[in-house]
Amino acid sequence: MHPSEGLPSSPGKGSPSRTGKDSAKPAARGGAPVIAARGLDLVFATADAPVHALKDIDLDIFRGEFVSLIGPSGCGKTTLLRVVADLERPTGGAITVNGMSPDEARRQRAYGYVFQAAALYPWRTIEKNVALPLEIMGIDRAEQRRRIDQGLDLVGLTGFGRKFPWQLSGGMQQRASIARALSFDPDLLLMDEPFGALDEIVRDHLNEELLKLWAKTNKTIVFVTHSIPEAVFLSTRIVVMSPRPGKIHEIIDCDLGSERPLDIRDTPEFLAIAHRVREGLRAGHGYD
Ligand SMILES: Nc1ncnc2c1ncn2[C@@H]1O[C@H](COP(=O)(O)OP(=O)(O)OP(=O)(O)O)[C@@H](O)[C@H]1O
Repeated sequence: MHPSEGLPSSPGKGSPSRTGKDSAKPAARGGAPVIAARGLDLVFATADAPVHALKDIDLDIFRGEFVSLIGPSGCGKTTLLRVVADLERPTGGAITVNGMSPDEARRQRAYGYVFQAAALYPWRTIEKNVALPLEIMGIDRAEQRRRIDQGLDLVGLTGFGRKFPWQLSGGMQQRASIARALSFDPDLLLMDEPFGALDEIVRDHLNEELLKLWAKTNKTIVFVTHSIPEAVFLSTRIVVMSPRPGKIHEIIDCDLGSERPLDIRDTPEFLAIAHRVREGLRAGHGYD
């Protein structure tokens, strides 16, 4: 497990919960960016030809935003998230996370990371998995207990702490991995296609739950997805990427407010944004 997977920072650090519909609007952006990338480049040296995974990425993400990265396979979404998390080093440009280098941000446990697969340790119970980052941090038992209970409650897994991962459904396992990522209350949550492997009904449900969690905690979330409806449903902004080399094709504001019932997906506003994202993907892909 990446050392900072899971991590919350100090409790009560967040700003007030998002309540009004307008609070997710782009106008709410402000202050120093949580993530600031300038001219970011990453070329992987491989045995045959170098792979230009990221090219000239300029991106600011502000506190409390929910930003999705969408684009065709191989356009560099995961690589960008991994650069933020200090799992990859850029070969050019600059990036800061909470005003620090990704390396410092990792050491300060500035973010939690949720992987595509739940990546829970099968020999540990759910609560022991959630507690793992806290054990690494040397948090005392009583505080661990408090944070485990809080985390399981946040993701709707109260009562399942003593189960082992294999006793839970895929969706529940993924929720447990989110609880682990939240266990030390990071302001920033990096999520790499966390619901990609789940069936549509479970995915819808977890989308709703994630949105509620985001509204309740005012965290900044960066979310990788292949799904246009998922990106539009969840995000305040959608970063459309294009491949070879991976770059930002377009950034689309998703001004739907923070109260988003699932049936918002049938509204003209939602469909108009989804259409723009699809057009952006098509243009960036160079099919036309
Ligand atoms: N460690 C690596 N070494 C060499 N090439 C790599 C490495 N990691 C990623 N790549 C390449 O970099 C490019 C971007 O990969 P990345 O996984 O970031 O794309 P992605 O948009 O997340 O794709 P997907 O949607 O399929 O997950 C791809 O061409 C990939 O093959």
